[in-house]
Amino acid sequence: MTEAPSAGASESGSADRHERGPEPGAATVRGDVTAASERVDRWFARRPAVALAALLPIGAVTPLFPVEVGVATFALGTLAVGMAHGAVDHLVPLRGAPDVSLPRSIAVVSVVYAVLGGAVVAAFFAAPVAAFVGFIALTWLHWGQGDVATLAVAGVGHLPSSAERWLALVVRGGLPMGVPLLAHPEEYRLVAEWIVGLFLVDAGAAATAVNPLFTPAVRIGVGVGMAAATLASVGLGYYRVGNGRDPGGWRRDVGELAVLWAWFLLAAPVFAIGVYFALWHALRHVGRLVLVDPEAASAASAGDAVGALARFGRDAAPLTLGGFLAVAAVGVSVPAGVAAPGDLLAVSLVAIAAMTLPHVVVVAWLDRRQGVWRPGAGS
Ligand SMILES: CC1=C(/C=C/C(C)=C/C=C/C(C)=C/C=C/C=C(C)/C=C/C=C(C)/C=C/C2=C(C)CCCC2(C)C)C(C)(C)CCC1
Ligand SMILES: [Fe+2]
Repeated sequence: MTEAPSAGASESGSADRHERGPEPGAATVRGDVTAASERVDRWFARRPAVALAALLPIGAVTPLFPVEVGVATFALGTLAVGMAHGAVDHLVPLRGAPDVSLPRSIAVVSVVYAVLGGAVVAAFFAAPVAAFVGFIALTWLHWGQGDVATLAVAGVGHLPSSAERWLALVVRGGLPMGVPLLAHPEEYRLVAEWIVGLFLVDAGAAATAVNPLFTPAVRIGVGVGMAAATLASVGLGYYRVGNGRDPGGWRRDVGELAVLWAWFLLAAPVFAIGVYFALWHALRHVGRLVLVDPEAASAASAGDAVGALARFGRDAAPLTLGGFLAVAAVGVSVPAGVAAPGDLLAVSLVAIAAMTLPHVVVVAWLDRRQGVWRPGAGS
């Protein structure tokens, strides 16, 4: 098996064991699975979280820099790991289920990408402000979904019901999407105008169109909602610990929440989200993909991080390029054209939005196979 037992194992192991997980219940690999899960959690989640905490002083001065510093950081993070984290989606059904062949896995995921990705781009042409809001909501969901999966795979004990996991999702996804709106509305607004301005070419049209999103009522509502949801999630976890659940997972959750709150309150939004996307969300997902790939997982269980990453990189390389071609395709099709670094960020975000919807579907399928949202299936 290649999944953490705590997240609920997916069945695997019929035909090609080099491409799929080995047979379930194979006692000889159980220790390796635990070793792989622990190492992957350390390399791809816990150490990067410590690194983000160490970067806080740098994040705190970024509001003094021009937004282009953030744009360059976002581009670098997307190039280094952000794009690659979705570029193995076509192998996820193959590795997550026993009865899916390689051609079927690729065909199904490609169709999902074409249909849903195309629909997202069409939505930006038809109703750019609504599509932008939809993208923020989708990212909220997806980044929350990613963090809950990491906690579930790590086997934390303080989120034993699906309701508590959903609350954790709201909090984790809301930190990158909601807190910058509260703390740095001007830069948030700038990015919104850049994105909407790709589709509304009249001067001033984008600024007017996004106005309703930045009223004090919306910002205060998001801020109060996020604070309340965080307190509720932390409080419920504390209650669970009081009732005998493992305190280690709760302490980790609280520590990560504190780092993320501080990061998004202090750092300039584009920089903050660029670093978070690469160092936090994408790396955690890469770790998860390592665990469902038997070769990468066995490298991980042997302590070979480079080997595990090399295997992932080999799988991800071709469609990482495909992802950048999707960015280029959006770039040539937008009415306003691409003239400045801000336009480049906006085009990348629209292309990323188009890839995010199908990516969420693939990840939700993996969540289901691994029992991430099933009460009691986890810890
Ligand atoms: C498989 C496949 C493929 C590939 C894929 C890929 C490559 C994917 C990727 C994916 C991805 C790569 C995803 C991502 C995600 C991300 C996200 C989700 C993000 C978001 C962000 C945001 C939303 C932000 C915003 C902002 C800023 C930046 C600042 C401030 C303000 C705001 C908040 C607005 C292809 C198509 C070739 C083909 C078919 C199959
Ligand atoms: Fe993702």
